Amino acid sequence: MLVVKDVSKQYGDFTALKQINLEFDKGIYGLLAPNGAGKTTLIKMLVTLISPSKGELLYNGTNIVDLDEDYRDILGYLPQNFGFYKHYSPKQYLLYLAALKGIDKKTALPIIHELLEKVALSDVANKKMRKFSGGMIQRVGIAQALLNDPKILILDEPTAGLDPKERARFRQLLTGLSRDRLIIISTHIVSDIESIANQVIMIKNHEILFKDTAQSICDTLDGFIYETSITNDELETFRKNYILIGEKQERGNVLVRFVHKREMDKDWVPVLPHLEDVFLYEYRDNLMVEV
Ligand SMILES: Nc1ncnc2c1ncn2[C@@H]1O[C@H](COP(=O)(O)OP(=O)(O)OP(=O)(O)O)[C@@H](O)[C@H]1O
Repeated sequence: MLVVKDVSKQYGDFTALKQINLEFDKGIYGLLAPNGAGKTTLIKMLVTLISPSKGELLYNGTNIVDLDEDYRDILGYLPQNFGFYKHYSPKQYLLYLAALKGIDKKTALPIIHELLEKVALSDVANKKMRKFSGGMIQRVGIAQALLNDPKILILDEPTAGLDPKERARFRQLLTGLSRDRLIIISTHIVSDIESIANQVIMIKNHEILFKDTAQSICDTLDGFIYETSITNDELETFRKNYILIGEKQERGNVLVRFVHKREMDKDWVPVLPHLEDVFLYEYRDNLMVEV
């Protein structure tokens, strides 16, 4: 089990993360927060690229820094911007990385063959990556992270720049990979993890806001989300009085979706909360510009 114990991270005077406590077992954990919330900071500590200012990270009770090589042997990591050589084919690239990891060519070849099959890149195994789509490159990234058949797979924003179809494919791939390992995936896109994560971790104000199933997180807004149709003229006032989390033009009117925790109006329709609603509600101050 991987444990984050009372971890804080300072960059000079700036506190990026404060008193983080987390436990990871097998399955998919989605680390969900807007950009700048500290996801990469947490991930870099989990892969020992940076050290916590306070607290410790433990794997089966031992500090991961002390485990050193033993920890890296069970770790697969896909950084936010992973460096690949576009003049290499996936096969050449993976052979090169295998060599760096001390795996000889004879052992590496069947592993690479199997991995490329797993990430559906067998038919382009010998093609230069120059012309690959973002999704194909990310799948090469996953393949390189899986070279040592890691027990822990950590992916930092792996779907950035992917189109919805590639995202869906990526989710399928991760579900298949999660059977016997721990996968931690960071993202600011709710749909990346909503349906596949066993646990969702949300960070707010440098602390853990939620660590729970998507359903339980949704339940925090149960009974507080409504939809109603208003005129375009009413929209401005509505925006001022309620916390809007969605608006859609519909037959000349606006269908608004909003959070309200007091008495409801008879024209409003109560709706079931989605994880996206919680995300937009909790991060409404951070997202003003982005949404
Ligand atoms: N080396 C550093 N020195 C100073 N501040 C940093 C450093 N690295 C990150 N930060 C700050 O810490 C905060 C968290 O950054 P982090 O990269 O962990 O966020 P994130 O949630 O991963 O966002 P993104 O998806 O944009 O990477 C940000 O305000 C960032 O500016």
